[in-house]
Amino acid sequence: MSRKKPGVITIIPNVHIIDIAEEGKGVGKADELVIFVDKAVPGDVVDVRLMKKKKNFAEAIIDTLHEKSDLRVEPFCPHFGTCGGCKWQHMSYEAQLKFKQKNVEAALQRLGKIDTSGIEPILGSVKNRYYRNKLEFTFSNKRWLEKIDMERDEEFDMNALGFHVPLRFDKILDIDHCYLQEEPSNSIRNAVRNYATENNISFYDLRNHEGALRNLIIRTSSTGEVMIVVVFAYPEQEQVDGLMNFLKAEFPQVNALLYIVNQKKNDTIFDQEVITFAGRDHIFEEMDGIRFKIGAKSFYQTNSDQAFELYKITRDFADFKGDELVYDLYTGAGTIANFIAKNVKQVIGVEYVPTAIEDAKFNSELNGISNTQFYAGDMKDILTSEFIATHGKPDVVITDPPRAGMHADVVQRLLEMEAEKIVYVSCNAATQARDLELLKDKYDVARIKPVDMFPHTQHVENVVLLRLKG
Ligand SMILES: C[S@@+](CC[C@H](N)C(=O)[O-])C[C@H]1O[C@@H](n2cnc3c(N)ncnc32)[C@H](O)[C@@H]1O
Repeated sequence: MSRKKPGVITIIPNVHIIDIAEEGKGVGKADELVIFVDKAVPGDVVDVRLMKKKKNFAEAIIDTLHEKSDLRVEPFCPHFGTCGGCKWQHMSYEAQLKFKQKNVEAALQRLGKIDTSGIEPILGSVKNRYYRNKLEFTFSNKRWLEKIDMERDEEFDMNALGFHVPLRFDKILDIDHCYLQEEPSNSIRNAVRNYATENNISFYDLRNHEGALRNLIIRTSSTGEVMIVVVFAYPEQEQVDGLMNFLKAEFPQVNALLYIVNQKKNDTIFDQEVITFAGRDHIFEEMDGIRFKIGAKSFYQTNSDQAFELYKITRDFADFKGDELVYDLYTGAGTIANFIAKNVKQVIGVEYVPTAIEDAKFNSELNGISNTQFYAGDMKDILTSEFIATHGKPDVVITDPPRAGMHADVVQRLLEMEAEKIVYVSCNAATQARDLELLKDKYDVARIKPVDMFPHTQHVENVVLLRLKG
């Protein structure tokens, strides 16, 4: 079946791609071997080059594309194939939505033994380009060279400001135009790169931890506000002031011009001081007439328009009457809690990150919302029987955990609490299915609706309504 090219390469010819896996790769078969093929689309017929082979499955890349699937479209971004983002842009958006829905159904059926016959159609994203409100770019003095760079007969700059190349922590793909965030995002990034190059400010070396410029974070809000955060590796004040003054003059519309000096080896800014160079230390988002303060470290759903749709579905699934006590678990900056506050008697939000809880409280105050309470801590430690005795048994629980899903103790507490309804919002249908299976003794799945927050990626959000059995 396979022919081995001298030395190293194993090619399997004429593989028919029949499906797409949850991780986003095309799926084909050669005899009993299941092959996950990068960038292959159902309907393609390909020769594949094996990259890794286990007993029952293999991972491969396309060697030759013989027949193109009808679902293929021309990728719109020149960085497609190298950049780690937007990996599905070679498939029509309709096809992406179809496979996302199918993957949700497959996970719920396989891992949760859930009847998905009543699943509601996936909601596509309002925007499928320029839909993100936040991007983080990395500086590097080790630019990843694309084929086009190598073919150019000229010297090129090895500095890059862009995104990590998949599986390469030290190599950065220089980005000229990113289709994920609206202007002035591209203009700011390119202006920062040019200024730094012209003024000899060094780009970070991710291996040796040397160089001045580490990261650039740009936030844009639905209200038109803009935040720039430049992360430096050491406080060379003349360079810092030079770049920040340049940005202030070049982009006078920026509402929050901030910087951080991060001298640690790791990139996280959560333990670092944020310095306001000009303007405010935050911008505002707005949803359904509610304003949210967004600081440099705040969590906010990255697709603002689609977050609004997701929250409306959550509210619709809960079908509030007005007198409910609601627990909003994994509340982040209290966005869902504040969003639904006017529809219920009281909301209690619980979240791990203390600064997010501060934001949640601030946002309630900012909007004159007085029926919310927020608590910071690990869900499994906070959600105790004493907590429930103190705050009351909820009528509705909204839970929106991270990709890992809920801790088994939290699921157990939900079973003990016996809220009439649980609305489970998830960004990982596999862990959601696992949790739903654990809740099965007491809860029926009443509604299921996937929502696409991240076009051109394999990621998908899924909302499930559970009802307490009668
Ligand atoms: C998917 S986000 C949901 C955010 C929020 N519901 C929203 O829509 O903006 C998951 C949240 O769970 C929090 N989290 C993760 N592990 C946690 C834990 N063990 N206990 C409490 N919160 C946790 C994260 O900090 C994050 O804010």
